Amino acid sequence: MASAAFFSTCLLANKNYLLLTSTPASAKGHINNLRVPNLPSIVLRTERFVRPRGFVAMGDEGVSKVSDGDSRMKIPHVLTVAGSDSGAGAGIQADLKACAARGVYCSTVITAVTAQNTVGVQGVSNVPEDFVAEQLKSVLSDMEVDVVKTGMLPSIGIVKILCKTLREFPVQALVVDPVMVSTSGDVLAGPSILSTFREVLLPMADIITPNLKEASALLNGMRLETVDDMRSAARLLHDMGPKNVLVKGGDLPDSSDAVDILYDGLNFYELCSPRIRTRNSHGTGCSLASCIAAELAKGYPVLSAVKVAKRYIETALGYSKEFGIGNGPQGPFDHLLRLKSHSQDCHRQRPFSPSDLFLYAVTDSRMNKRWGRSIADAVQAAIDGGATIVQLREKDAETKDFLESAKACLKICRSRGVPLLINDRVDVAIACDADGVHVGQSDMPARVARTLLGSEKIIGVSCKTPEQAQQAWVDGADYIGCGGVYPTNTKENNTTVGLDGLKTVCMASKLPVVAIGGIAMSNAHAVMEIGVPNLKGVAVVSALFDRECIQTETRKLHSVLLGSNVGGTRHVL
Ligand SMILES: Nc1ncnc2c1ncn2[C@@H]1O[C@H](COP(=O)(O)OP(=O)(O)O)[C@@H](O)[C@H]1O
Ligand SMILES: Cc1ncc(COP(=O)(O)O)c(N)n1
Ligand SMILES: [Mg+2]
Repeated sequence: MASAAFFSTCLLANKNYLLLTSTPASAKGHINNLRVPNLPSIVLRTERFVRPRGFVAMGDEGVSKVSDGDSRMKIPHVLTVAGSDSGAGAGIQADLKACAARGVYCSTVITAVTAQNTVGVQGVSNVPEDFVAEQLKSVLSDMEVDVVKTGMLPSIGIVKILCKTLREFPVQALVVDPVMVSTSGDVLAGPSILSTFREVLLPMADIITPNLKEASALLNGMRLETVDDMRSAARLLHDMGPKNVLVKGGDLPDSSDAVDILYDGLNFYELCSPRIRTRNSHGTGCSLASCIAAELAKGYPVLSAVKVAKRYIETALGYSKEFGIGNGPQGPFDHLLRLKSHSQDCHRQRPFSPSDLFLYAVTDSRMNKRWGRSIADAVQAAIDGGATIVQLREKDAETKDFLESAKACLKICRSRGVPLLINDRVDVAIACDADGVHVGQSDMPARVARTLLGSEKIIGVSCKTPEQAQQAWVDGADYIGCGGVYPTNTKENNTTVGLDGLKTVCMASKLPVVAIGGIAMSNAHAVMEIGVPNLKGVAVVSALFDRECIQTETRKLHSVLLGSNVGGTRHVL
């Protein structure tokens, strides 16, 4: 049976949460009764100590209880102690978005509220000091915070309260962004704060991230105009006690690169990235520090956290170059990296509609080879003939070639407002930002695909039985592909369900259904006449792509379908 000494040794050796979550139930009972009288002092003396999940009391009785929640999933957690920016480009709002983008939970202690936009800061109202203390206590006494990140700390009192609370509730790392002046030049923390920063806060920090103005202010107005100056500043700031110093060079004059200097007391690292030409750099400092905190919370060392954070800012600025919010000189950027693809599309992706399934064209690489055409040419012809959705089903293509073809097809589909789905290959769909995927019963489960693709992409599932159809709904699919309705050469060993099987599947589900398998001009009408409202169309391979003129065949099939009773109503385009 494990002893007190064993557990206290483990607690010190395992500066993470694994010890308890992997402890067998029998041993947990033992821990409940365990007394480790010297543990609290160990906790307080060990600077990098991570409070193990489940240890809810660290009073004089030592380890008093293991909470019931120790099997819950541990989520990396950053607490930001900063000011609110009403324009949401910097401050608390930037921190929340940066942490969300990096997949980390972020709680917030608000120190000040600013009236701020892309023009500048119009007003500042500090939160009363005792209320900052109350917020800190609320979060730190209840939630397992891994890393604290500070931004705007507008008064000496707030800095002191923060430092005192952090001694009471130690965390894994402290990231200090010594915010003093906004990018617009407005003062967020006056010079009177400098000595408290130097004497109290900086010595507790694992990393500080001053920009050029802030580094200069902390060093009594030292001139910082070159990368060499930044190195000297980093060394001098390191002497004030922080474990690492990152001097940010976003505002370095005449520099075509954005250069930051990291100094860990031993080595200098020059982190260089191309300077993005954009007005949308408001909030870069806050977001960089939050991203560093997020990576530290995940357990990465400082150097890799800083590298990831810098790459993140560079990518986000690149994505947001054209982002136009507000009329002032300093715009916000898009933390979630979602705008580039939208702004570059000629047609915005629209939500999925069941009527998209009306004439569903599924490509086949062997047929294209046989007829000597590229996938993109085949897709273009099908759309010209009236296909309403396209699926790329390239079973034998090399991934690299498939991705290139998918990108070419996506361009065509987007320009015509036709959704493009990828068969089976969720990775390819993500890589080319396709509109969705179609998965079979032995492919990646739809619910996993949904997690990977997010809520907006289209997911279709092949189903032959009512049970599979019900599962597709539960898994979050958007439509069902049901078949083979008729025998087909396109798919080996495929059992057919016939029109009866199709009807059974349709009736078992609320989802829209597209019929597939051996469907051609001759039988499409019969399929659509089975009279179930959620049968929305037919999916076709050979009848379009194994023919001399894809466009003509698609057009013919289109007119057959127009004459059918689709989804209980005559189809009107
Ligand atoms: N135009 C830009 N292109 C690429 N990176 C930039 C640009 N402007 C700032 N950065 C980077 O953003 C981060 C924040 O830097 P900086 O703007 O100097 O800080 P602050 O926002 O605190 O003034 C740094 O990593 C810096 O190199
Ligand atoms: C509330 C608040 N906190 C911090 C900043 C600094 O912004 P930047 O990251 O652009 O230096 C800001 N403008 N407002
Ligand atoms: Mg900046």
